[in-house]
Amino acid sequence: MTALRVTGLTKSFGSVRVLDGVDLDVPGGLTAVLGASGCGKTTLLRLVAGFLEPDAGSIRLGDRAVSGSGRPVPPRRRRIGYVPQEGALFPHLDVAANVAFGLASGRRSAAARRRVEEMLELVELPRSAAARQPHELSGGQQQRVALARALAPRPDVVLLDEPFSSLDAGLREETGRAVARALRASGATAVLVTHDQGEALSLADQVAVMAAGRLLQVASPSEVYLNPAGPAVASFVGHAALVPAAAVAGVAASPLGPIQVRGARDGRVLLAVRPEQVVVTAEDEPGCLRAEVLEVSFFGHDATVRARVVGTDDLVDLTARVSASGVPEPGAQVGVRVVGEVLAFPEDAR
Ligand SMILES: Nc1ncnc2c1ncn2[C@@H]1O[C@H](COP(=O)(O)OP(=O)(O)OP(=O)(O)O)[C@@H](O)[C@H]1O
Repeated sequence: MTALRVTGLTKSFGSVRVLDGVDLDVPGGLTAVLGASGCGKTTLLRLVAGFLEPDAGSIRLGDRAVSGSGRPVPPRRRRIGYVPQEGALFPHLDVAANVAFGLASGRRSAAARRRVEEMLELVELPRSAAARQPHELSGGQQQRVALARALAPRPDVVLLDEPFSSLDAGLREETGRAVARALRASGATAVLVTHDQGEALSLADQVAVMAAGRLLQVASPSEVYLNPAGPAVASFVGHAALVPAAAVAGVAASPLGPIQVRGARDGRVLLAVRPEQVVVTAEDEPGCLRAEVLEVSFFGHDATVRARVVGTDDLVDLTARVSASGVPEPGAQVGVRVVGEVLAFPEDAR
């Protein structure tokens, strides 16, 4: 049975439609809702939690309709755990009391103490953390405690709203992996809202890509990356330069020259060129297009180079992923070449 099913969910604030007919099936496991700031992700979570009521559409949790047919089920009876962005812990309670907060058995019972121990182990915190105050923990540890508290009453579904956004890069990755392990071990179904594509692709079983209140694609991380539903998904997830072209029998005539394409019928298309398909070479290498380096982002393990192709009527900027050694300087003249088959979408696709 589907753990969470959202159908035709629509919500406006005043005259602004924030969610516009969202359909989402969460079979179990971890689903990431990935989208830019303001696209409606938090509103979707708040509707599922029951903090807001939809204007139209319905929400089912397992075999129960909780919104959209008859009287809505109040949040406390939805069997949902909620992990907000930060500052979620009660500052005046120690970790044990925070984790035990939602337990029916009362915070001080032997059953509650056992459950707190189990939960701390699940989120990979030492038993000694139980007696600490929240301010004595790092940001990552605090988010693990927030998850332990959400999981303690054995919810069917856990909702996590950008739970790692306040953490720095290293801690963010480590905490994300620990949280995903704990969620899997608990068996709870989870919906994680994030604007971070790396987080969504690396942690989730299913990724729902959202833009302007709609879901553009719901699929596995590899499917979303390798077979994006349209140019918007291709350029948002993993980045892609969109280049207009005309395709005939698997080859597109484009400002970059003839390009092998996949996925397009003959006609006007948009090519989605991934950074790993762009090779940067010396300016005078035969068969290359000449380009000027606009911007370089150095990441240590590798770098990305944004370069503008020169000598074409259309303005074409390509981004290349290059190894960390021998990164060109901004302003340098280089050669660029597109390798492999490039994704192509009909020109009017979204
Ligand atoms: N209670 C509210 N009243 C009016 N407008 C709201 C309310 N809640 C959200 N909005 C608006 O709805 C839009 C979507 O907000 P939402 O918080 O769902 O987006 P989001 O994708 O979670 O963004 P972020 O990642 O920045 O939190 C925004 O334009 C926001 O200003």
